[in-house]
Amino acid sequence: MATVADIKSALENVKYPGFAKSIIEFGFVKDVQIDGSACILTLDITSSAKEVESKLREDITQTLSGIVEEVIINIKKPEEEKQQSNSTSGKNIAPHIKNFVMVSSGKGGVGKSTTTVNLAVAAAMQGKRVGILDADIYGPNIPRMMGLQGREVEVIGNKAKPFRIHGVDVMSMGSLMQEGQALIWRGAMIMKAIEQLLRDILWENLDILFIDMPPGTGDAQLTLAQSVPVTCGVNVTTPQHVALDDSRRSLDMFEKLHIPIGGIIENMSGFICPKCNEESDIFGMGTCEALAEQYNTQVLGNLPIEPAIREGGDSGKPVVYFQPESESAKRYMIASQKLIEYVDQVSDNVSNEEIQPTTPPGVSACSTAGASTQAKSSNGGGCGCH
Ligand SMILES: Nc1ncnc2c1ncn2[C@@H]1O[C@H](COP(=O)(O)OP(=O)(O)OP(=O)(O)O)[C@@H](O)[C@H]1O
Repeated sequence: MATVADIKSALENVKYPGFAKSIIEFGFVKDVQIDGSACILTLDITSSAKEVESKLREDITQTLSGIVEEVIINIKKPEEEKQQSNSTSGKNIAPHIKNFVMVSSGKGGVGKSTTTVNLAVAAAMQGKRVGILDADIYGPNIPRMMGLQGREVEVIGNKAKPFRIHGVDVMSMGSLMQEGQALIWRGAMIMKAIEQLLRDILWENLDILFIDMPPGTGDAQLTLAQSVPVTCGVNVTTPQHVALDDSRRSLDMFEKLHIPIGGIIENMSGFICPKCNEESDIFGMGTCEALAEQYNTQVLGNLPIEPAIREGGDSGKPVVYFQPESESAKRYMIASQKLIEYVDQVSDNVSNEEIQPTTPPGVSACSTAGASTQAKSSNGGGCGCH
């Protein structure tokens, strides 16, 4: 008569579909019981795909056929990903996430990551199920700002589990790359990385995923917008007039990509003295109002330069969560409320259909491969960029 040890040893030969490791090595076999001539197995797997379940049932039954007369297999698996997003047209590689907010800036260093973190944590504090995706492949700062530095990513099957901290699910390119590792990102690599961050991370059914983009307007923004219907974009800028020119480029990009504009955050708008709490104007304040009007959007908030914001970023303790009584925390909270209201308004009508690539599969939108010489000479480029 077979023992539990015999069954487990036989199951060492059952590979998890698509992998070299067995279901025992993965730790998916949770319970083995012998009841007379029958064996009752309980498995807990990470895939909701029907094909994975049926392949496992087939392989296990075959493997144990010479050892026991009957095999009863109970398989626990995650619920199938439900379509949460309201978009019905275009492409969506993460349909279980209801809304996507793209946080962008025209140039680096204006406080885009700081804004992403505090808006996201504020939204979670208001009862939303929130995630942060740090897609700033050139300078992923979110792990430091959320206190995740040095933490190992947990891999389940072939997917990575987001960290859960300060009420938010977080995954960053920085946690997936080795510290100090520098990559030269080229177009195709960027596209793949962005897609994988959406597809191969075990995101829960979120209300809002905040995405911290690399500064500027480039391949990452286009890929994201083509991969999921972005509910709205948030532009972060400082109030100096020179910064506003960069900001315009970022707002133009939202328009070109048919992304509704959720609003502008005017960051480093004035300085709040930590000693006397008085607010003074340094770079100019309120210059974003005209810009917002021009793009038919709103200023979500004016965030002062406040040492507590920087300290919160450096120590992994976002100001909105750890110093809720501070002036900045209150302004982030209001900005987040305004953003949630906007998201709720536009959520039903978002589509990325109009920005899907028109080039044949395998030909990048800016590659002339596949275009005839004649087309190139008459058109400039074969892909429509002249
Ligand atoms: N309102 C503020 N008051 C004080 N410090 C701030 C404020 N906003 C941002 N900072 C600080 O400025 C620095 C740059 O901010 P952050 O990393 O958020 O900018 P970024 O636009 O995301 O930069 P990058 O382009 O490098 O990703 C950080 O040290 C941050 O703590």
